[in-house]
Amino acid sequence: MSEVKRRDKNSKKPKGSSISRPDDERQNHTEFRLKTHWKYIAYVLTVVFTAAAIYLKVVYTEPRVATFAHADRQYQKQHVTIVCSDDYKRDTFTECKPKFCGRVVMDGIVTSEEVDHLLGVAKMGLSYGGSNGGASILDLHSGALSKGDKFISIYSAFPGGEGFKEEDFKIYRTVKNKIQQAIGDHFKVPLHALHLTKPTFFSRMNTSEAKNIHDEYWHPHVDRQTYGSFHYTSLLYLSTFNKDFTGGRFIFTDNGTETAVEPRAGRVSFFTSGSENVHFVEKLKSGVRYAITVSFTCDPEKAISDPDVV
Ligand SMILES: O=C(O)CCC(=O)C(=O)O
Ligand SMILES: [Fe+2]
Repeated sequence: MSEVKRRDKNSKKPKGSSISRPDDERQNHTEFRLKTHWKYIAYVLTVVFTAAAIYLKVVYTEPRVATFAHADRQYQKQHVTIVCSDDYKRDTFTECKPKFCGRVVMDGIVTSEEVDHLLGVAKMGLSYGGSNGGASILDLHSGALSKGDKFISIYSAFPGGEGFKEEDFKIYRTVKNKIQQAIGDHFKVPLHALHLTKPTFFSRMNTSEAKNIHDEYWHPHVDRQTYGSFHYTSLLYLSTFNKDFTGGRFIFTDNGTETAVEPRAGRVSFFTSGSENVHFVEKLKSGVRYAITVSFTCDPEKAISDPDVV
C-alpha cells in the first residue's frame, strides 16, 4: 500500500507536504460548521422571539370583540340561541321560564316618535336629579332618582303639578307591551305568564368619574343575581353609539370572548337574565348615553303594575 494511504490512516500531515491538505479541509469544514452553527442559533432565536411576541400579544392585548349588532345597521331580528345556565332549574314557572336561552336585537319595534318622546321624558326626569358620578337612573316604579351620591323620590322632587304626564306613561306602556310581545313570541312564553318587574328604569351614562358603586356600570354581572326577580331583561336604547356618545357598547362576555351590541336609538335588545348572559357596559369615552331597562319575571309575586301617574 502506498504511503499516502498510510498517512490517511494516521491522518497526520507530513511535514512539508504539498499535496492533499487535510488540515485546510478540516479548517474549512470547521468554519463551515461554525457558520452553520451560528445560522442555526439565529434561526432558533428568531423562532423563540417570534413565538414569545405572538404569545405576549395574545395574552396582553384586549380580547377581540365581535359585533352582534352594529349601530349603523338596522336589524329586523338578529338573534342567537345559547345554552341556558342552571339558574332556572329550581323555578316552577313552567310556562314562562326559559326553555331555551338567547340574545335578540330588534330595530323595528319602537317608532321614532316613541323614542323621541321617551328621550324627552328621560331628560326631563333626570334633570331633577343626576348622580355626581357617571351613571344616573330614574326608576319608574318607585320614583327613585339618583341625586348627588344618593337617591331621592322623583315624586317629591317635582315642584307642584309638574312632572310626568299621563301621555308619558301611555307611551311607556305601549312600548313595554310591544317588547313583552316580542319576548313572548321569541321565547315562546304566553303573555299572561310574563310580568313586568322592578326595577324598570331610565338610565343616563356619561364620562364623569364614578363616585360610588352605583356609578360603576362597567362590571360584568348577571341581571338575575343583581336584581333578583328577572327572567328576561330588555333594553330600549334612546341614543346611538358613535353619534351621541363613544365607548358605552353593551358587551356579553363568554369565557374570554366578547360580543357587542352597539346601542342605536329605537333598538330593543333582550336576553334571558341568567348567568348564560354575563354582560357589562363599556366605559363611555365621550357624550351621553340614554336607555330604558324594561324587565320581566315569571314569578307573579314579583310582578309590578304598569307605572302610572301618582
Ligand atoms: O344599559 C345597558 O345597556 C345595560 C345596563 C345593564 O346591564 C343593567 O342595568 O343591568
Ligand atoms: Fe345588566
